[in-house]
Amino acid sequence: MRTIKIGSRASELALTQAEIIIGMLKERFPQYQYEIIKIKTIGDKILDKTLSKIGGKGLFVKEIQTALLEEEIDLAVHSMKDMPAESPEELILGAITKREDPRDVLVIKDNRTLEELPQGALIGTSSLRRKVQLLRLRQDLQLKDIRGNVGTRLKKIETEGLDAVILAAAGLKRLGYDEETFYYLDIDNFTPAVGQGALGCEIRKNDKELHRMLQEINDEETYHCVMGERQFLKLLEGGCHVPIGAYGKKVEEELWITGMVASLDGQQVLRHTEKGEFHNFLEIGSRLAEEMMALGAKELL
Ligand SMILES: NCc1[nH]cc(CCC(=O)O)c1CC(=O)O
Repeated sequence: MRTIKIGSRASELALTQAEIIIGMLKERFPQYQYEIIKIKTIGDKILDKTLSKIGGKGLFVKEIQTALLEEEIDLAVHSMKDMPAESPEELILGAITKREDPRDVLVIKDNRTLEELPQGALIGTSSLRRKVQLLRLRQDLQLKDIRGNVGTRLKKIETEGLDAVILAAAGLKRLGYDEETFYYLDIDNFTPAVGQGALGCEIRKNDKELHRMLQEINDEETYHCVMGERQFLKLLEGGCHVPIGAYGKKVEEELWITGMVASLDGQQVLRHTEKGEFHNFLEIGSRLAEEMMALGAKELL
C-alpha cells in the first residue's frame, strides 16, 4: 500500500498541523502509510528580518511547493494564512479542513486585559495588520518587531521585556496553550488575516488518488469562506506591504465577508462587508475588492 509523504516545516506548530491532517486521513484510510518529511524554508532560515522586508509570507510555502512538484512529497499541509494568493499551475488545494478559532489573541504578562495594560506598554508583533489595528484600540501602545515560531515569541515577553504579544488563537490552541492567558481581540474590530485558522492540503493536480481521499476531510463551509477571502486578497494584491485582512462567515444561507485595508501609518482603517448567496463565494470576494477600491482602498494600496 502506498506511503503518503507529507511535507511540513520543522516548527512545532507546522508539525502539529501535519499530525492533525494525518490523524484525519488515518481515521478514514487506515490502510495507507503516512510519513512526515521536514522541510526548512527560507522564512525559517532568516529570522532577523521582518517578513514584509524579505519578500512576504510566500517564503514559507515556496520550497514546500517545489518539493511537491519534484515528487519529494505528496501532500503539503499549509496554514492557509501563509499561502500566497496564487500557486503553481500543476498544484491544487485538495482540501481545506474545518476552521479553528479565526481570532487574534493578546497574550499579556500577568494575565491583564487590554484595558489594564499600562500607558505606553510594549507589544510584540511584526505584522502590519496587527500593528495598525491594535493602535486603533490603544493609541498609546508601543510596538516592537518580533519573529520566530510561537514558543519563541511567547518567551520574548520575558526575554525582550514585552508587556504582551499578539498571536493567532488557532496556533495557540493547537499547541495546547492555556486559554486562561488569552485576551481575545474582537473580530469585528480586529480583522484576521485571510485564511487565518484554516489548514490547506495541497497536492499535485494529477494525483487523483490523494485528491479523492482529501475530499473526505474537506470542510465545505470553511472552503467557501476562505476561498472568498482569498479572491478578495488576490484582487487587491500588488499591495503586499499594506495591512490587509478579511474574514468570511456563514450567516443562515448567506456568506458575509468583511475586508480590512489600512494605511501604513494606521491613520486610516477601512472595513467593509459584502453579502451574498453562500455558493457565490468568488463573486462576493470580487465584489468586496471592487467596493473597497471604490471606498478608498485604491489610495491605500
Ligand atoms: N505566520 C505564522 C503563522 N501562520 C499561521 C499561524 C497560526 C495558525 C493559523 O492561523 O492557522 C501562525 C502563527 C501566528 O500568527 O500566531
